[in-house]
Amino acid sequence: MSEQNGSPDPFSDTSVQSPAVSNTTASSDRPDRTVIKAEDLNVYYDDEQALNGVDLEIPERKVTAIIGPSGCGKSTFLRSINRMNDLIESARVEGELYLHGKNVYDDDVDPVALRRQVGMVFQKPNPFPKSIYDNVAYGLDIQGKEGDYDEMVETALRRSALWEEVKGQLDQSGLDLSGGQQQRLCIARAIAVDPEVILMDEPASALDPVATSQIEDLIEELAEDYTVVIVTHNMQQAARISDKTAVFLTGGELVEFDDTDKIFENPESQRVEDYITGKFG
Ligand SMILES: Nc1ncnc2c1ncn2[C@@H]1O[C@H](COP(=O)(O)OP(=O)(O)OP(=O)(O)O)[C@@H](O)[C@H]1O
Repeated sequence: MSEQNGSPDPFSDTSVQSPAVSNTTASSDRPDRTVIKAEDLNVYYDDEQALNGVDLEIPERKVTAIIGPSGCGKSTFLRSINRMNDLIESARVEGELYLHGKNVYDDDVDPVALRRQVGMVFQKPNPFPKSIYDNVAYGLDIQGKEGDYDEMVETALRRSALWEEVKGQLDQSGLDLSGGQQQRLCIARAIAVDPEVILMDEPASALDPVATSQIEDLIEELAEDYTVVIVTHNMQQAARISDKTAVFLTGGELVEFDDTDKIFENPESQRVEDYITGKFG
């Protein structure tokens, strides 16, 4: 892992454009400004290599989809961003993963603080066995956040498109909600602590088509305020909701990264075309 002290800001190159746009600009119209940058990122589980020399720049306040066949390292990459791989004993990370030019693997980075800035939503909705209100307020409490909790809880539930459905039952258990509502509650919990990036690992794969469609609409809305990185097995979903798509293939290699339309309509790589058109994977 390289020392960042004294080295040039890796985001100061001319490809990074000014963020001087309003918050209400549609995510697809906004110029790219890099938030996350992986440089020669390698991840191993004991001797097995799960990511192989990944270089990738993820733009601010857009939806970036990570697609590829099973076992190609999608989840491993996602977990590298907020150091969830630290929790896996056999995992070892080499290379750099920058968040706003700061290597998150530097010794002075607190992984708990990092995970507040980079929240995560998992495949299976996992609300706490607490009330709807407490599920959202929990993170605020842990952080010792001051202010009007009722207002902050309402804001998070509104932003996760759940408020209208639950406003009369905030003291009921989060576990009594439907699967899709539980997932939106988990999204509300993640955004309550005001993250900058939201990582989503197949957030709709356990949901029915109606709940999936609601989550997809929500993800597109979230990109107005947050940088969203989503792992999905569902290529149609990636095509529908993402601005950028990264295609990982077997061996943990990032084969192509580009605008989603380009990846799905005219990819550079034959291997990506074969994958997209269902020839393998
Ligand atoms: N906790 C772990 N311990 C050991 N090996 C792991 C662990 N997690 C993942 N791996 C291995 O690393 C490789 C990449 O796994 P990863 O889960 O990142 O892939 P993926 O593309 O997300 O797969 P899927 O689409 O099936 O979820 C696989 O070979 C997997 O077996």
